[in-house]
Amino acid sequence: SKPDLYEEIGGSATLSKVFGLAINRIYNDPMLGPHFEGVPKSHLRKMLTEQTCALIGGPCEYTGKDMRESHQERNVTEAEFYALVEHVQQAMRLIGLTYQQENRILAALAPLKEDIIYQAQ
Ligand code: HEM
Repeated sequence: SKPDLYEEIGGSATLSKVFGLAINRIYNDPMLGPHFEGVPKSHLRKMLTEQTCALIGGPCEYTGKDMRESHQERNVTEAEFYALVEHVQQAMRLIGLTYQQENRILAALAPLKEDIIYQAQ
């Protein structure tokens, strides 16, 4: 049978490495960094790791807030969304995931977009 993506990439240990790297890039990005003022890196890293684990079929429970709830008053733009995704993609590449693994993970995150860039207006 088709190997499970979660197992194939090395599980949560690999995801935690990916997000550890991505978080630094995100917080240092002049467009994205200011949004995260006051948000502990360790918290966001853990939440992203759990969420991605759950989305790709891993044995994790996402314990964080709903995406619409946590982003709705922040006026996140589509450009910001793609900039963040780009940092995650670069981190996956640096960690050594294959192009195919990268794309499968990004495809799992893509449906979150509508809730993240949602703006009450
Ligand atoms: C693929 C794109 C994204 C994903 C998967 C994602 C995921 C998450 C997750 C899992 C949390 C944790 C929720 C919690 O604390 O319980 C979070 C929080 C947060 N996100 Fe995102 N996010 C994305 C894009 C963005 C973008 C583009 C911005 C702004 C530029 C942003 C700003 C924030 C902020 C400020 C928080 C902290 C919310 C709080 O502490 O209440 N996110 N995000």
